Amino acid sequence: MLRNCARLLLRGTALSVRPQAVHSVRCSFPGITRTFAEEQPRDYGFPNATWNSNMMGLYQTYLAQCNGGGWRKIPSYNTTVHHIAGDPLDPARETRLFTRNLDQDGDGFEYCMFYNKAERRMVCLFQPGPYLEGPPGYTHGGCIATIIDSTAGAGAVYLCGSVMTANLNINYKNPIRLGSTVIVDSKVEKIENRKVYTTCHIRSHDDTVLHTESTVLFIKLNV
Ligand SMILES: CCCCC/C=C\C/C=C\C/C=C\C/C=C\CCCC(=O)SCCNC(=O)CCNC(=O)[C@H](O)C(C)(C)COP(=O)(O)OP(=O)(O)OC[C@H]1O[C@@H](n2cnc3c(N)ncnc32)[C@H](O)[C@@H]1OP(=O)(O)O
Repeated sequence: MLRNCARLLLRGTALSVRPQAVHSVRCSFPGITRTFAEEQPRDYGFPNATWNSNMMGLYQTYLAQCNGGGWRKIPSYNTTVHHIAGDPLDPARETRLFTRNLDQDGDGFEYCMFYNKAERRMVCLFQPGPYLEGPPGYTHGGCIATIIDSTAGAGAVYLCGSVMTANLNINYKNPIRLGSTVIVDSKVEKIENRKVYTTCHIRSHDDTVLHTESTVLFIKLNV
């Protein structure tokens, strides 16, 4: 069971890989090697031309706090090729992280994450693109759940190692306009044995609107 979870978890994530990594990268899971298709994988957590001024402003603000301010920028890749011992999946087959699966910048999930270990917080600056539409002009609730899960999940992983999402509860308070910028702010509140309890809020770029409040439970994988 846990071995299967580990396989699921690793498909499409880039947990222990650094931007300068090339070719095969061993990870902490027995029998699993991950290999990048490209020698220099793109870190999607850097600004591109589709980022709006609010997104850029917040990015600069958090980046400035990375110099002695307790924050660090988290790298973000879109794909790895997996070599998993005994796995029937074609080892050469490309997989893509769900949140990085569109080719055109700006169409889907535009985001970058910053981590503060002392505060047990992972913050994601998120600009939903036009292909994430739910209600006309607004972001689909499933996409909102995805970015909450990804942000809180990354926070849990950076603090505790490998985890899987066991429970996700969201109160949707105000819709998120496509093309706007929001701040996804997650925090590990409590750890009890294998259970990692997190909270996550999404607020508008200027902090005036609360879009969602949520709790996410992760279970540590003993692999
Ligand atoms: C989250 C991953 C993040 C990865 C991040 C990677 C890199 C970071 C960098 C950048 C960020 C990039 C990407 C982020 C990517 C993805 C985020 C999305 C993550 C997902 O998309 S992930 C897929 C959806 N997720 C599943 O597909 C899980 C299906 N599920 C299972 O695989 C099992 O169910 C499992 C493993 C959860 C537990 O199974 P198990 O056998 O290991 O453990 P067991 O059942 O014994 O539970 C042990 C103790 O937890 C308690 N417990 C369990 N479940 C509970 C619940 N729901 N409510 C309350 N308590 C619960 C029990 O009551 C017991 O408690 P006690 O010990 O006190 O008795």
